Amino acid sequence: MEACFEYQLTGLEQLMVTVCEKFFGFLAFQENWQPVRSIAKVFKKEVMTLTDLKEFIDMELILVHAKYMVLLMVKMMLMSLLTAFYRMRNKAFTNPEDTSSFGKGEQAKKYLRTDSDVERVRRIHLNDLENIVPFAIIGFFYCVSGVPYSTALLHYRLFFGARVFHTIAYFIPLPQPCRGLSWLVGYLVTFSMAYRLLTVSLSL
Ligand SMILES: N[C@@H](CCC(=O)N[C@@H](CS)C(=O)NCC(=O)O)C(=O)O
Repeated sequence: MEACFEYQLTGLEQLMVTVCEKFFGFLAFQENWQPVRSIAKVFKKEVMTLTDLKEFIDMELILVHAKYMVLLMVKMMLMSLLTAFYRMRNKAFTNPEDTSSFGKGEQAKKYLRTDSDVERVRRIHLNDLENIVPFAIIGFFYCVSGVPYSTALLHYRLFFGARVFHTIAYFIPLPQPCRGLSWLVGYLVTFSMAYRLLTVSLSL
């Protein structure tokens, strides 16, 4: 007997699908909204329909963006683990309750201190937050802005490489300007996407 597989959506996925359908459906009929007017211009149409919008949006590119975003988010989350590791290894804590297992009173107080390894990893984490979050948000709008697949892929790959290199350069640490340059590459990639969105896609 031939097996028949049917993909079963979880409740959360179903909710997301419904929200997306409602959202894009909503956008499709807001023909006065500037981004939809811009997309309509590309299609040389007066009014955008939901079908037009689906044609315009490259689903494969959304998945590519999701892949790089998830990889970078996981990389960023690993910084928390690394911070915890260095806190335990170097016995450097910021909250009194964290030191209670090392003794009481004055004995525990000496573990309430800053440590250079912990601080370095915390700075990497903070720098990730400053750069990866804007990339994730701007990158999403970029991939649904009708940009060519290869151009978007180049942006995502460059940003990913730059951020991984930034972490390595900061962690080891490599001599400057290694870290500075890798940060600049990532920053320029996000800026390039923002620039296109503001000037070409949204016609601001
Ligand atoms: N918040 C950053 C803004 C500028 C930036 O991100 N610079 C890069 C290249 S020098 C960097 O790695 N900064 C070190 C850091 O954020 O800890 C800073 O304070 O330095």
